[in-house]
Amino acid sequence: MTTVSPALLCALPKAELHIHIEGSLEPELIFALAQRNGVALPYDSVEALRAAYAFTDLQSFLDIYYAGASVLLKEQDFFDMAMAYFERAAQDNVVHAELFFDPQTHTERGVPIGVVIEGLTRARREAQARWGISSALILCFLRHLSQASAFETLEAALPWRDHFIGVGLDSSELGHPPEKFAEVFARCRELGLHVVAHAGEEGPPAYIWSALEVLKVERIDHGVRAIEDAALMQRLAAERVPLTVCPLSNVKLCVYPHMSQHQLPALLAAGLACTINSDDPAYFGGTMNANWLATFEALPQLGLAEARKLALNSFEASFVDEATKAGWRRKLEEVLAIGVEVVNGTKPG
Ligand SMILES: Nc1ncnc2[nH]cnc12
Ligand SMILES: [Zn+2]
Repeated sequence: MTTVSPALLCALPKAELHIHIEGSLEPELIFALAQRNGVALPYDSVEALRAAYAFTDLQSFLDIYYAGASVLLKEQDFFDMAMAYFERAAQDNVVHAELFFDPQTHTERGVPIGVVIEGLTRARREAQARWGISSALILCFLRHLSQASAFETLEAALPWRDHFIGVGLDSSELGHPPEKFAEVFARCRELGLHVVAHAGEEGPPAYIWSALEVLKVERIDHGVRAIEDAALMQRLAAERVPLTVCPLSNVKLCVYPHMSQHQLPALLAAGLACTINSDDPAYFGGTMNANWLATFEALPQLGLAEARKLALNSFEASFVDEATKAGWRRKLEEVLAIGVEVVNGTKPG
């Protein structure tokens, strides 16, 4: 049992830095969009689709994730998908979200990249106006495709350069090490884009090293296999390289057999700047707060100090200005102060 009240965990302001927007597509919305767009699905009901969400590894998930994304065709589809995400994120007290999107998943099906970016951008603006949630886009290259395809995607996206703040690297990790994308990441850095990459989810610590040294990433997405390499742990801690950890994802994709075996407490104790994120919430059993609750529930080593640290790390690791971060920190301390008084019985709940 967690020592921190679930209500307090849910109330904490937090930033979400690892969410694939295509992974927020709930089965109900997949079916609604399939019908709206006349797309045939290989499942005859929402229940049948949900029943297929029994993954054995990353690839078994990706096959279904790309099938789900095939219903996205129009600007309105991307808008609707992102609005559904933002509404749930706002309920979870996410104050800021940096969204990954996978243009190649859509351009390969003939959807123009502008349709993708403009739908997501309209949703970002509407979410800011409606729920006060700030956000940014990070364009991800699919690592199972070639570096030439990544370059083409970058070129195609450049007319919308001011709509995204950075690039990332996702999809099938094993056999596709970061160094495969050395030149395109160098070009992105020259363009002033932030750079992040998935590494050490299924792949070995060597992939985290090359993400740092070859791609020169500012954050590592997942990174949990760093625990296997003491020198790497020291480097990540000394440089405060953030890890965007996704606990429910790691359990669903069998990186850990059970949440109680998750290495987040050890990573935090070693001084790594870990954050909690949902990855693909529609597929892995929940949004930000579901991740926070499941993690604290299964890992009694995590208490109030770690909750505060995880929220602070999410602010520190985000790509926003210092004044905005300071505002979020003040808000966090206010919520913590009220929450602790409620738990101690000095304030009515
Ligand atoms: N967890 C994950 N790892 C790699 N690529 C992804 N694309 C969507 N989710 C992903
Ligand atoms: Zn991911």
